[in-house]
Amino acid sequence: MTECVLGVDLGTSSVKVSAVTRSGEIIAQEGMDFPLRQPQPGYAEQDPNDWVNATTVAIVRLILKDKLKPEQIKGVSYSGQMHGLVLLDKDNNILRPAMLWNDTRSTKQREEIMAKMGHRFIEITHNKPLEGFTLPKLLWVKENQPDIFAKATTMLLPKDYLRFRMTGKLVMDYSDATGTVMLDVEKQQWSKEILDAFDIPETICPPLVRSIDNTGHITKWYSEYSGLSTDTVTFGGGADNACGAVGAGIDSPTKVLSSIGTSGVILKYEPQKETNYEGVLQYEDHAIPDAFYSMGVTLAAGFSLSWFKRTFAADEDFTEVVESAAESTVGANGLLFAPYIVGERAPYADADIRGSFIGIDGIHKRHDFVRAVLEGIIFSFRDIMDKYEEKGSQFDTVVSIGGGAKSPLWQQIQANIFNVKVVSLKNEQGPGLGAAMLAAVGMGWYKDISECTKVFVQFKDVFLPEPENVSKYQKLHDIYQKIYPSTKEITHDLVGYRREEQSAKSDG
Ligand SMILES: Nc1ncnc2c1ncn2[C@@H]1O[C@H](COP(=O)(O)OP(=O)(O)O)[C@@H](O)[C@H]1O
Ligand SMILES: O=C(CO)[C@@H](O)[C@H](O)COP(=O)(O)O
Repeated sequence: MTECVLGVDLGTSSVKVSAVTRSGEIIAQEGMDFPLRQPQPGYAEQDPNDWVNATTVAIVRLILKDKLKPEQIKGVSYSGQMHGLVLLDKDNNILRPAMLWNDTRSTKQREEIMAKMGHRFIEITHNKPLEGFTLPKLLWVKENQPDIFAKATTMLLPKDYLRFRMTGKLVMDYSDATGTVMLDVEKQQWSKEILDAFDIPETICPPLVRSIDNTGHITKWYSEYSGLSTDTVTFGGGADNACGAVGAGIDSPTKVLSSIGTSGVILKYEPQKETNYEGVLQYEDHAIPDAFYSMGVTLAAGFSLSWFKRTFAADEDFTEVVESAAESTVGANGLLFAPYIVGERAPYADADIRGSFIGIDGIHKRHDFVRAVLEGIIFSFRDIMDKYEEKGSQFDTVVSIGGGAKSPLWQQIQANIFNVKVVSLKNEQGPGLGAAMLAAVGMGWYKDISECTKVFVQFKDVFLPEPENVSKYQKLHDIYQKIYPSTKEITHDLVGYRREEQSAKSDG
């Protein structure tokens, strides 16, 4: 009987559970989608019970359909969508739907935090208090739903709620805790100064654990519910981008991670906690003990493509729609797309910017629009790369992960826009594999993550920059960069118009 661990990748569109052996082979994989609710402009919510149910369905399928034996599954660890606020009452019941990382309703609270703490906030957290992060969401609840805030005794992040339902333990790992912007990065503890400034009881913050720490056995109840054994041990796990970086072998500052999930991420390994990008880029604790990473986030990367597909090609095969972009040209026959369809985080922290197609011409066909979407997302990544290059970073390899890494065409577009070699992974499950690696190290199967990386992480395809297309994309990126300043005022006005319409409707 081959021993394995489960890597649970709790994303925004779905959960994927991978069973991985000691030698890093994925022997089975199951997953399930769950819905995202956007009841008002800027809102993005999910029901935490959906995460638990979908994960359980995936585990049950691993046991019944893929014939994994419960006693074969030695450990479980988690990769979780970051920043989402889950509030529990004194009996650990959920108090309201989770407010997700792409929920941007808390602009007022973000401004209040900066007005009260100014640069000191960035000194403590190495981040700005952007809408996507957990603290502004918590303050939104405090101001707008005071009854709920008064009842809240525990704040968790998505994967930590899932762990709670599997083990009964209320804990959070450091890599996800930095994403709350309530952690003092240099002291590595909850910041009393921030909590006191906003009258947040310290007791709401759960105990902190490392990503490879044991976080308890599966409870009897969850064992009966899922079929897992109570002998199975869980481990801390990490933020999905930290786990993605582990699963993609991002272990030196010259390799950069490009992740196209619902969000998009350009991520760099940082060996020192003292580095501070002044909040222009995010700075987070890594899932690798005592290491860090920085990143810039495009809020709607895969989400822009999924939106396009859902809206204009609902009944067609996803891969065929994506690959139809090959019928267009570099620069989509003169059509550009800016992926700001739910606002943006990096390099423009602007909750009210919205997306655009620019240059629509009577000659354009649908495949030009698909191509423009693929290219526009990577131009947004290029903007983040520019921020790193301004600071002197030089990259020799981009490792491509996430749902977007299914498309070779999109990876070639990345190589040409970044002008850097792009590699894909043999095991495409970056965050899920990273979570499994944390469990493998936690189990003691490997001395540390570096030893585990040598066995688990293998690259597959290589996409080299094509000089002629690189120079075309440089010209196009110069044009793309004019879109944000040129459309800011117009799209802000349109968001304002929608808000007025919505409030008139709810008043009437
Ligand atoms: N065949 C495909 N080719 C390219 N991109 C795809 C394909 N299928 C799905 N995607 C993209 O992958 C994204 C989901 O990636 P995933 O890493 O699973 O996200 P998450 O972890 O946020 O749930 C979707 O938003 C979609 O745009
Ligand atoms: O907000 C961030 C990172 O700061 C997002 O990257 C979330 O962590 C969601 O990730 P995906 O569902 O797109 O993987």
